[in-house]
Amino acid sequence: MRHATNPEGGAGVPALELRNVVKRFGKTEIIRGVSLAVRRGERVAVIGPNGAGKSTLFNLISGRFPPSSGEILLNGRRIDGKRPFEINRLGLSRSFQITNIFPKLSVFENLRCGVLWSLGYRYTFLKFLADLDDANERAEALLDRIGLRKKRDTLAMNLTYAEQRALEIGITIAGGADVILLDEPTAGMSKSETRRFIEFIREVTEGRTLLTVEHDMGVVFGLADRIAVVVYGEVIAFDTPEAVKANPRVQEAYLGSVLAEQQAAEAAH
Ligand SMILES: Nc1ncnc2c1ncn2[C@@H]1O[C@H](COP(=O)(O)OP(=O)(O)OP(=O)(O)O)[C@@H](O)[C@H]1O
Repeated sequence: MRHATNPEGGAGVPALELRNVVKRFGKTEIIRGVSLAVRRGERVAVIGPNGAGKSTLFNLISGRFPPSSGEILLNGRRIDGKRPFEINRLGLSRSFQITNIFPKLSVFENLRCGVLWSLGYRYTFLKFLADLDDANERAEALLDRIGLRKKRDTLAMNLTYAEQRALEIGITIAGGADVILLDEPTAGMSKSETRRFIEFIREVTEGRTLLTVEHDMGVVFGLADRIAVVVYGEVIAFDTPEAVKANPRVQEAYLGSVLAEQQAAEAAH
């Protein structure tokens, strides 16, 4: 694995840790003291009502915004205040960080761009040549991993929607990051596509730490080892799916109404 983990970061060190993180926009406190420790190899879904601060939390972790206060650690190493590409090279990759897909490049070329970008390719011709073999090899291996071998030379714009989402995840994992952030990975998919895609995500992120922001409760309960419930800028629960479902505070603040809505929608079909 390319990404060096902190030499101090032993087995017990969380893959990702937030310590009393606060984010203010102007005078408004949007994230209000979030502490969270995600274990290595764990799959965590972040859920909560609209406007609760889930995307902001992802933006803080991936370095898009610095926190107003508090600390964020990746494998025991401080990353708050670092820039997105630096955090990426320390081993954290976010699904849309590489502006998704290049529509006019083939699947293979998209993957190769993801690899080269993660290698820290700096547009020097000699470095490019030296890296190219390695990048080609890794992009080839990714084609199999994401199930798009047969679409190797297809332009990304000609893929189905689900295939494009798979490619996006391929690009996200291209650099071998061990912590992966996915923002609503199944958004826009049908129920059966979603079910298949959950399996796909499980497979391609095997052995890595995964954080997703998710609205679809089917995805949440099918994928997550633990669920973090964000309400009004605070994590009000962080526990197993069963415990979160049974938590009266979560029921009251969020889940009760969401599950009722989903049941009503299913009954209407
Ligand atoms: N750059 C910004 N400047 C000012 N306010 C912001 C900024 N980004 C987010 N906010 C505010 O922070 C709050 C939380 O937004 P955020 O997008 O993080 O919520 P969310 O939980 O991801 O919501 P959704 O589920 O609707 O995507 C909202 O009130 C939003 O208007």
